[in-house]
Amino acid sequence: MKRQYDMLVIGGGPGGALAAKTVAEKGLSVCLVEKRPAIGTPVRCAEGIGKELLTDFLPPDPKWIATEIERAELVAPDDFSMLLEPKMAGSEVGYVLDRKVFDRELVWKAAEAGAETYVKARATAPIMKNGAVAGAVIEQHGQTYEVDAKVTIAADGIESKFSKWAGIDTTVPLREIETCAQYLMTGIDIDPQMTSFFLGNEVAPAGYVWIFPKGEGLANVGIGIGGGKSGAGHRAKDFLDRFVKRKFPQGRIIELIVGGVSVCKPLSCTVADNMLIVGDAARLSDPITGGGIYNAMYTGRLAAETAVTALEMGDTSKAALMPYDAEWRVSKMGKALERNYAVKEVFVKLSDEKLNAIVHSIAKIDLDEFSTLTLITELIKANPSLLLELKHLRSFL
Ligand SMILES: Cc1cc2nc3c(=O)[nH]c(=O)nc-3n(C[C@H](O)[C@H](O)[C@H](O)COP(=O)(O)OP(=O)(O)OC[C@H]3O[C@@H](n4cnc5c(N)ncnc54)[C@H](O)[C@@H]3O)c2cc1C
Repeated sequence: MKRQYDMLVIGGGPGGALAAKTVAEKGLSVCLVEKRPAIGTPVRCAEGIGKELLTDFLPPDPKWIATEIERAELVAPDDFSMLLEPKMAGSEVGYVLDRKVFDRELVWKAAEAGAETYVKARATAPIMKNGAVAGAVIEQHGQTYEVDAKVTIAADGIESKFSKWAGIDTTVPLREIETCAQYLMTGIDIDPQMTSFFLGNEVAPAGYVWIFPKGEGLANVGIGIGGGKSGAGHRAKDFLDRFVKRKFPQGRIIELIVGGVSVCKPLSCTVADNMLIVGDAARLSDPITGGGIYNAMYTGRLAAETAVTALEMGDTSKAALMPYDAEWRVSKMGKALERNYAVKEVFVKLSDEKLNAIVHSIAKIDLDEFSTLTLITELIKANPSLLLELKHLRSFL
């Protein structure tokens, strides 16, 4: 059986959902395939997002907002805690989502706009014609069928294989994959309106521990650590267990997730003939925070808009799709990714003494002035010796 569409979207995460919705709203035929049996589960996310980032896409809805966050705290290795109040915390003040509901809502909106959606439907290979992607082979319920599409969007997340099968190098260097573990914990003593970030090489080498509240006494407590030592005692879950034992000895664990986040540079090119790559599949998660929900939604929508224009012009070659690649790179998101990659490269090498100095010095900043730029300036002030390493950052300052 052969099916034909204007567009095929591989992956039903935020990137794929926004792509499918955007194309369907333009009246074109679109098919979204998701390999999991249910959209949004299992959740592999701490579920945090800045408020103003979301409003770009859909109005806030209590059914997918677990908690509204009003403040954040940054805890240094020496346990000194600095509070980021709303007016200084900028986009970090936001929501902790219920992604099981949120992801479903996004795909539902795509379906409502006219997209055909298939779950437990896995893309197993691209269909290649004259060296260009022309659709995919899909496996569903033990059956295999071909889907022909004029354009394909690879939105298959961190585990993305589709672009590689189509000939694009998507390898993430091992040292640039943060390994993550997260518990959903209940019965813990937390401020339900505050997110917390714990730094330190004993706590989370080349990463951080997060506490993202989801209600009274309920929170995602997770960790991401950089590629380095491995083996017993050094896995992300081992560090998390030590943190939880110290911080929440009475807490109950009701869910465990593990996953990876890429903290590398984005793919050098995110388009090919008849194909665009979005979100985590394009390695667009933030190298400092690991956040990628917004980036996936933004690039999913932008890729779809570019593809629609190309379809209308009757030319879906790599050259015709390049405006997508060019536009996200010069966007606020693209510039932040470039700057934050450079900062991350310095951050992962900092000793606990330097991390302490930085957190203490940031705490003294005039609250109204807080921004990523002031953070970087303080980082340099606290570590004059880093000035040389950071000299390539001057263009961002
Ligand atoms: C532990 C952890 C915590 C995180 N916390 C945050 C956070 O607090 N805030 C934030 O913004 N980001 C966070 N992230 C990152 C965030 O989850 C991702 O950036 C975001 O989900 C990317 O969206 P996406 O649509 O690109 O990919 P995904 O959401 O991963 O969706 C990709 C989909 O493609 C499907 N798929 C894969 N291969 C195929 C195939 N061959 N055929 C069909 N379907 C396929 C997958 O099943 C998946 O559903 C976190 C990540 C982790 C691991």
